[in-house]
Amino acid sequence: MAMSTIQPFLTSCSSFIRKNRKRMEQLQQHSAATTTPNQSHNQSLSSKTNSPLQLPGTAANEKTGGLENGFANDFDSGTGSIASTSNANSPGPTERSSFLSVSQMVRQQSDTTHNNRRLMRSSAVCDDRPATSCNITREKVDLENDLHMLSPNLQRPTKLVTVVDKQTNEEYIKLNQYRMMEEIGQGSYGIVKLAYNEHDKNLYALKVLDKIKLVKNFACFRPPPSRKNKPVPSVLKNPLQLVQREIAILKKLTHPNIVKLVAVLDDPNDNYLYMVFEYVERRSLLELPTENPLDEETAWKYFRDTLMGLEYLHFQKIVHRDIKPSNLLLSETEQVKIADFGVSCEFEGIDAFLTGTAGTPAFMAPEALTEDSSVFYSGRAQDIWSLGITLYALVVGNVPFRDEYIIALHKKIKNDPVLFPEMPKISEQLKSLILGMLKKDPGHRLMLHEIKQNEWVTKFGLAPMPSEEANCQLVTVTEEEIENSVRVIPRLDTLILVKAMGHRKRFGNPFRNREAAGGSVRMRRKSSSVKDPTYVPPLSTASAVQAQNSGLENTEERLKTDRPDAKPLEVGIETISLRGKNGYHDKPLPTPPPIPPRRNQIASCSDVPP
Ligand SMILES: Nc1ncnc2c1ncn2[C@@H]1O[C@H](COP(=O)(O)OP(=O)(O)OP(=O)(O)O)[C@@H](O)[C@H]1O
Repeated sequence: MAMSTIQPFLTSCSSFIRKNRKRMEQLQQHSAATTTPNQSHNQSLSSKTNSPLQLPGTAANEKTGGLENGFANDFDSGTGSIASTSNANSPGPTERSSFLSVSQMVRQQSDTTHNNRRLMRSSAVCDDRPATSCNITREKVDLENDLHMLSPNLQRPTKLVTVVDKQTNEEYIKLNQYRMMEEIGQGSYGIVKLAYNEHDKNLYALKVLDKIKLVKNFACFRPPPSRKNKPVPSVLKNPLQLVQREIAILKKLTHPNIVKLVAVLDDPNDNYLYMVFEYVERRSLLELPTENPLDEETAWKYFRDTLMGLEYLHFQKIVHRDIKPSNLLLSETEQVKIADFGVSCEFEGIDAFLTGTAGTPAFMAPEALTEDSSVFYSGRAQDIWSLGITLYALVVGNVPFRDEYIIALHKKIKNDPVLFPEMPKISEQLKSLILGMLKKDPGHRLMLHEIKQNEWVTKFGLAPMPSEEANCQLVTVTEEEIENSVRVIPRLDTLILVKAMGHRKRFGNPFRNREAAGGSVRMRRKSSSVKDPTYVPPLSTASAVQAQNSGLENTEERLKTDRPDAKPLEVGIETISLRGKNGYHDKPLPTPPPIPPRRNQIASCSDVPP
């Protein structure tokens, strides 16, 4: 596709987004949005008849990654095997707590025998004093600001679209409103393309998955049939099912530090499935290994973002299982977004009880390195371990345990201590934090809320992390709410006019200069007009005179000649008309009732005047 066509799109899109973010924040200050993150999402399904559709040049790659463990030192690409499960046991009244309180699970998995110590520690960490209300308020404001950084498109529930209309021309392929652009990445199951959404004029990352190849690959590599009485674990799903699980998980998530799944285009008559993600401009945080790791200050910022995203995930009862730098994407505003939920699991109760291995070998926790399906380990603790390896890798430029052979790597992860190189120099506080997250025994490993209070993370209390409440009780806005709150605003002069009317508490045009206009323009209140299709924004005096002279009688004609682009304004307002042959009535206008604020009132970006 010609870059000359795309370039203007890219430029205009990014400047548009930048401009409107600020405006959105201002608009949203007037809106109160209060729904809970766990609410069920609306699904918009279209029901047209489908037509078969092939997508040349977008075939998913044929890698089977994710089905087998891969090379031991392939620490930054591809995921491990997926013979694993999350269990939905042990709900309890003190659910907020930790994986430590799951003493039964920890006991099974622990390679030490200090159970008593663990239990004591467990109760100690339960004494987690709540943040002061003042703190919470400030954190909430910060976080809401963060959330408002998201375009409303990213706050909507994921759209499921079952009809994909493909159009091809010389320059591009279009899937519904998405114009496919260049390839931006390749994963185990498919390619990722940049896509331009003609409706909202934003860029998205479109993951293209070949459904047939996914199933075929699975057929080639699936394990041999069960022998004797040993059943094949029912949790071993084919990649298509895994993608479906990923979609189900992603649909629930709306957080500034989690990459948003905006839509899924899944036409039953189409070989391809398309996942439309928020486009994260700067891609991965860091490619490993690298000679240029991050300085501590940058790592600090990125780590805190990741921590917020992970806390939100765990709060939503999801374990990621593949936290690593290449799954942390960096936005243009330097915000980290957790991506790739291919091996994630949902759980019920306080933690995910996992068996088997999943994720990337070099980032796997020691307790996860067993194929024994009778041994469960904590999903949350595994995520903390991976986060610890990630933090180490960010500041050192490589992972702490490396080996060409997977068995040897496993051995190192289980037995070797974490060592820091001489260079780059790492502060003692950071080393201590990393070591706390990389405790071999999950029972002794730092927990998420402890990490949030760590001195390196909080800069000795100077930069406290937001509370779980502030981070996780985020506002989500339903499709319906956004649709209902969209105002079509034709122009800035209209806004000014309406505002001025509000100030004067009169519907008369405050800018009308009777003398100059020769008294020719009058406002006429239209009873109970909410959506007046004939409304035309006021003309300047000169244009009004001109219009009058041209003999135009009604707004419709004016609309055609003066403002062909004018659209209805969704405000109760009188129409403006010109004096006709019979003149006008100069009645006093009643005071307009105040317009009550609407909950979650947010205009879509594209409707905000530039
Ligand atoms: N939302 C996004 N915005 C920008 N780039 C993205 C986005 N999602 C993915 N990419 C790019 O596409 C690449 C492939 O992503 P994908 O999630 O398919 O696979 P992966 O995570 O790299 O691999 P695997 O699925 O094997 O773990 C990423 O490495 C990233 O560079």
